[in-house]
Amino acid sequence: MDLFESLKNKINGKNLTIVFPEGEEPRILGAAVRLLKEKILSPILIGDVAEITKVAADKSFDISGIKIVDPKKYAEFDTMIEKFVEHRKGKNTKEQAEKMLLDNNYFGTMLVYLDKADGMVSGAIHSTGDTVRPALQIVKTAPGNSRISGSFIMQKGDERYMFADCAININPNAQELAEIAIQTAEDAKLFDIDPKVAMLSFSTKGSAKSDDVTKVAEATKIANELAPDLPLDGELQFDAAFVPSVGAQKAPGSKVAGHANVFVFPELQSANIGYKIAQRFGGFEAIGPILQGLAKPISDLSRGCNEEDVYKSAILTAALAL
Ligand SMILES: CC(C)(COP(=O)(O)OP(=O)(O)OC[C@H]1O[C@@H](n2cnc3c(N)ncnc32)[C@H](O)[C@@H]1OP(=O)(O)O)[C@@H](O)C(=O)NCCC(=O)NCCS
Ligand SMILES: CC(=O)OP(=O)(O)O
Repeated sequence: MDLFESLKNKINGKNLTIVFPEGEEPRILGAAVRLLKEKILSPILIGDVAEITKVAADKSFDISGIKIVDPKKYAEFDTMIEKFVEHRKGKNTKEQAEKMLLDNNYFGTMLVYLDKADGMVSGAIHSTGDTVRPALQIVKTAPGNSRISGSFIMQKGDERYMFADCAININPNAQELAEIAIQTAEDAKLFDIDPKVAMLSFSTKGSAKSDDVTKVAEATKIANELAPDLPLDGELQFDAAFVPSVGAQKAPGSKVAGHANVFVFPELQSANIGYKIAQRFGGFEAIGPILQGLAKPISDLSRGCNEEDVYKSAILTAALAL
């Protein structure tokens, strides 16, 4: 079954709420209208009511039935400030909190933290840093995770893969890279992928020597110790990881080489560039970034997203809330 049909079946009838801090953005509005009309979930739009109404009218969107919350007029704003200051344990003053919570991403994240929404989708007009920083500061990591990372589902026809970390950790060390690999393998299972994890490099099994290669080899060792039953191998070049004949030639005997479906990049530059090349040259649909290791589901978007990407990200985020 199509991944999104299966995710919709999972969330159907659960009346989950997803908050969209970019309520005035047409791609967000269009997706929210569709999600409500198809009775998939209840969207909450954050923004100025008059502005959202105007954008909806311009685009002929029927927004009746969609809840809109304006932080400036939110009846429980003072309580939210108090809870934020208490939760931040001295890291932010009351004055700072008031200013921060007038930012739609902080406000939306607090709604999720306070269980007033099941999840959040943002990032169509905000950078990843501005979208995820509130989540890192407020929602924080789920038990058993020391880092938050960002993966993409890459799919085209019957092909479905995971790429990580394409969004958060700029230059993870070996321990962090091992954790990213294990998080991504766990998420892969949620999206009906039986994970075979390749730890990517420009070297395969010692074919090149450098500190960068050593980091990936060490991460492979750590991940294999942490998750001995997970098929995971490295360091592998992309061709050795993906093409069976090249995998057999460059990494004979590997359980993963030539058959990998979860690709862990050594650092953020190659990961972010790599997913965008697969998306824009390769014609793969890129769904994400999915934030992994967070205590509650909050999803970022690429600013290059379209309405369909927002719609799918919301469904996926709602499914992660279950
Ligand atoms: C994610 C990012 C914005 C965080 O940077 P930052 O805001 O400077 O982070 P800081 O070091 O100031 O930390 C802010 C908070 O987040 C937490 N944090 C930062 N990175 C984290 C991570 N990977 N996992 C968990 N928590 C993290 C810190 O512990 C800190 O919490 P505290 O305020 O309670 O002490 C930064 O790593 C970044 O810019 N990454 C790249 C984003 C990007 O451009 N991606 C490409 C497009 S998708
Ligand atoms: C994930 C990502 O690259 O986001 P953006 O395109 O908004 O920078």
